[in-house]
Amino acid sequence: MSTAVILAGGRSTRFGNRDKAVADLAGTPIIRRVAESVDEAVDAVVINCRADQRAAIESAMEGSRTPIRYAEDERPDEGPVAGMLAGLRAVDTEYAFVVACDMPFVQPLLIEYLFERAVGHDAAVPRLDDGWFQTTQAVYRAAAMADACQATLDAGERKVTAALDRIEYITVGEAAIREHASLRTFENINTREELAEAAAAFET
Ligand SMILES: Nc1nc2c(ncn2[C@@H]2O[C@H](COP(=O)(O)OP(=O)(O)OP(=O)(O)O)[C@@H](O)[C@H]2O)c(=O)[nH]1
Ligand SMILES: [Mg+2]
Repeated sequence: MSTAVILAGGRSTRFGNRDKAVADLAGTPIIRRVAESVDEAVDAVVINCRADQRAAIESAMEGSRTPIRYAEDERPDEGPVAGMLAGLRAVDTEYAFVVACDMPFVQPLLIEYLFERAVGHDAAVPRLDDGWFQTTQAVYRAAAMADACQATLDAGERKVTAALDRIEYITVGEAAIREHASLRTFENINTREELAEAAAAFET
């Protein structure tokens, strides 16, 4: 059994202060696209958000076949590490796939592969040839990563990589990723322009 945690507690400042999680992407709210994609690979879906986002996200998910549990931030605006902490604490399976709400190209076959690779470790984290860790599209042992996130926040740190330093993880390289997904899986939407480009991809 496995879970997906969708992180949606950010302020979308580059998006013009409207919540990108619920923005329309070719007829469907972005977060709903993400939830319906990850649902193909997991047994349960948790959405992390602020309390004030909850009603709008629930309405974006209305009528979806994907059952959702919500994990609200204890305190808002503490960064993605705090979002992971809240989301992972709500997980009741050993492992969870964590994904940002603004990654509508996320691909279920890659998720399944990351779950396989994570077995026996605290996490399996994609790392592309550019050296970048894709921490918001990775599989974590939920309890271990939640503890690491708490320790990171307690130390006054905010980077997800600071939490990674506190667990035993493996990286999954670009070649292995390409066998299961196109690199577009990691594309995230920060601006209105990026939303328009993504919409063109979904409409064709
Ligand atoms: N819970 C929580 N999640 C966050 C926070 N900041 C960012 N995130 C989430 O982390 C992921 C990556 O963040 P960004 O791409 O920077 O999104 P964002 O912060 O909403 O957008 P910008 O304001 O433009 O940086 C997204 O899924 C966000 O929802 C936060 O303070 N709290
Ligand atoms: Mg941000």
